[in-house]
Amino acid sequence: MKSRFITFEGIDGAGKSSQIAAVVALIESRGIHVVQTREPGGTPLGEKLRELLLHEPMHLETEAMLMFAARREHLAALIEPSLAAGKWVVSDRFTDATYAYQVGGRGLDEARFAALEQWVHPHLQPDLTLIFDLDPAVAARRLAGTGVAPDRFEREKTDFFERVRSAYLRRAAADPQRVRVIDAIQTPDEIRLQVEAVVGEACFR
Ligand SMILES: Nc1ncnc2c1ncn2[C@@H]1O[C@H](COP(=O)(O)OP(=O)(O)O)[C@@H](O)[C@H]1O
Ligand SMILES: Cc1cn([C@H]2C[C@H](O)[C@@H](COP(=O)(O)OP(=O)(O)O)O2)c(=O)[nH]c1=O
Repeated sequence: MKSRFITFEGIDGAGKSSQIAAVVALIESRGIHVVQTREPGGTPLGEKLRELLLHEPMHLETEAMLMFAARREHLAALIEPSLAAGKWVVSDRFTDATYAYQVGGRGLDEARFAALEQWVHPHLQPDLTLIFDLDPAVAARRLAGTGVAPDRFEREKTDFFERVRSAYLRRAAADPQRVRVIDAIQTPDEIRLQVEAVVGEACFR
């Protein structure tokens, strides 16, 4: 079976991390080798960049370029070799997050990102992207309930996450074949069923 690249997206607190393990288990139950990873991060250098991106104050364009720098390393060191070896790759975030957060949330110029995307991964797009869609007020309540100190992104206000959410929904509308929207207001079990149905239909049909 052809290797697949599956990405999970959504505003902070939408519940995607909680569902990734279930998808990895579903794929592995078919005897397929899965590499689970995340952005920013996924490599030793990428994890160092993640630490800076989540906690260090910086210019918004520095943030944007570090996201792509971490992604370049991630592609070269992990994503591309894994796919070439026939493994499936499941990533917690990829380039849709940059369009949602840096373009939608931060308001940077989209045209610049098309150029960076073309530079960093001209021939690769995820086969399937699941966007966890949730009202930012609900997501904020979920995050507050974790008791974990918020990072640079999680400290943003509701209107920032409204813009991120809208940008994600525009990505889904522009490419409905690749990008599927998961209604993340439901219970974890209901969401898992939705996610498994989408992955099953897109990847195992
Ligand atoms: N469907 C859900 N309903 C209620 N709470 C949820 C749901 N999914 C996740 N949570 C909780 O919300 C918090 C954020 O979930 P998480 O999966 O870490 O979100 P994300 O990775 O999208 O930021 C966690 O405390 C998690 O237990
Ligand atoms: C990949 C990526 C992430 N981000 C942000 C979104 C998240 O707030 C943060 C880290 O994502 P995430 O791994 O979802 O954090 P957590 O596990 O704590 O929920 O990085 C961007 O702004 N642009 C990007 O291109």
